[in-house]
Amino acid sequence: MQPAKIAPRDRLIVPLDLPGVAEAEAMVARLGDSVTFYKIGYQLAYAGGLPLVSRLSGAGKKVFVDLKLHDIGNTVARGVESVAKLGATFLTVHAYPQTMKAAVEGRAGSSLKILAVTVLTSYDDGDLHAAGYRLNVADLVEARAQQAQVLGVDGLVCSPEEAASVRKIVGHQMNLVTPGIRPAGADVGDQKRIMTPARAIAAGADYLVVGRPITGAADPRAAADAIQAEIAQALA
Ligand SMILES: O=c1ccn([C@@H]2O[C@H](COP(=O)(O)O)[C@@H](O)[C@H]2O)c(=O)[nH]1
Repeated sequence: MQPAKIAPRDRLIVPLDLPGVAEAEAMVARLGDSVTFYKIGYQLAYAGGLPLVSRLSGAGKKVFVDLKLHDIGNTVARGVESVAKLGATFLTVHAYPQTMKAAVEGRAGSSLKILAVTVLTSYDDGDLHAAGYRLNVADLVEARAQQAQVLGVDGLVCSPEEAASVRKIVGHQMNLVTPGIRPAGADVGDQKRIMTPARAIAAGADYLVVGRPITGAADPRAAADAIQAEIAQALA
């Protein structure tokens, strides 16, 4: 089954990784109608940013709450129930079976979609081995994608490097959301598994998360517009 078509403009998700609500609101104002989808993660959520979820969704934007939950099942399920009341579109949990099962239970009856984070895009094989894993990145991402699908998770966070192989496993039933996006020549920062926007779309990503190349740019709106144009061209 093919998924509902996503408009090119709605495929860009901009993380509001900023120190406070005032800075986040100023960034949203600067980006204007160029950006329709925002992400709220640790930095803003722990600085009083969660009320922005309902404010942004009330203003017609979509919001991805990137809290990467991981705890005992009951705590995850109850936490997801609370997030579901905020009006977010996506919420992340780590891709551990107990956690994913509990998150799917917690979002029942709501419109919230659960995304399972397979392997962080700042990790390479060496980082996984240092953390005690025997599998390499590609194999762990694939194993977790299969588990997530069986457990009824709505989508996956992976790097664009794995998008094509994950798409083969999960088909078009699950949303593939890819951070680790860098326009040609952009500073890579702490990301290790990266692609350009055009290549990520060609690899099968549904949504691209692009933060610092936009929010750290001298002209964030121009940076977002350039990425939107690259996405649209890759889909044409
Ligand atoms: O594997 C992951 C999961 C989440 N992220 C988040 O995406 C953005 C990326 O920001 P950039 O500035 O474009 O690097 C950030 O909020 C991360 O927390 C990720 O990078 N990788």
